[in-house]
Amino acid sequence: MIKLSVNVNKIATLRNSRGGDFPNVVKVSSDIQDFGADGITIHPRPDERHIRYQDAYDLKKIVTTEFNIEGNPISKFMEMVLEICPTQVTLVPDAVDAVTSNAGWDTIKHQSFLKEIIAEFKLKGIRTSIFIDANLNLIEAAATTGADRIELYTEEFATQYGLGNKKAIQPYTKSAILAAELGLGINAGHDLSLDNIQFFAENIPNLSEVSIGHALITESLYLGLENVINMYKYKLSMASKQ
Ligand SMILES: CC(=O)[C@@H](O)[C@H](O)COP(=O)(O)O
Ligand SMILES: NCC(=O)COP(=O)(O)O
Repeated sequence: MIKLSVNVNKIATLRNSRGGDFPNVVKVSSDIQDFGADGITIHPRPDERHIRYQDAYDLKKIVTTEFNIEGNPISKFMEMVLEICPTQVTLVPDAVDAVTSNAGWDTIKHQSFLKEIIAEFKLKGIRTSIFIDANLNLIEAAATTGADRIELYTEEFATQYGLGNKKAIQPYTKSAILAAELGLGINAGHDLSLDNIQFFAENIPNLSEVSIGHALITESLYLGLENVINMYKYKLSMASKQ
């Protein structure tokens, strides 16, 4: 069974927008696990605009499923991950000012850097994954770094699939086949959603895990709206009766 790791960045975005602690990231993450998710993913960014480094420490205490921390391995990030020892670290080459992740690693150019830091995480028993485009040359190079897994960067697939171009899956399928041949596990993420997840999963052999945040939280809002509006209407109608 393919694992679903829920990215809770957007819960932290909502919390931070009011400066308080509502919604509480730890409580929501705990509930997400109770509702059946197989893991919690966070992607703290250097400006801590959503997930704060402290959230990572707080979450470590309650995550009973798989804890996946994503990010660019700058020294502050490295120190935090090595201290927390999550189940998995996913290395993402984000620019500091990136709105969201917008590229996978150039594993050819950064091969020796990746090798070095992956070795550090391995010493601590942390599973390592490299965020990567569906490109066979880059996947071959990824296999030489010692990484346990790759995370296929799925934005291009999601965009094309939304436009009706189902052939956009092909490079991902080929990448997954090669990755498995090279002994790499396969994760995937970015812009996966209720619309595209089944088709994606059906066409990616050996897929171990998907991490989903933006669409999943948005869909949860939509699917919950009717229910919550009716709950408010009920409360207001009760108050009017008094
Ligand atoms: C690596 C990846 O695709 C996700 O972590 C995504 O970038 C979420 O980050 P934001 O929530 O900051 O957009
Ligand atoms: N690794 C991808 C992730 O955690 C969530 O990406 P998105 O669903 O927010 O695009």
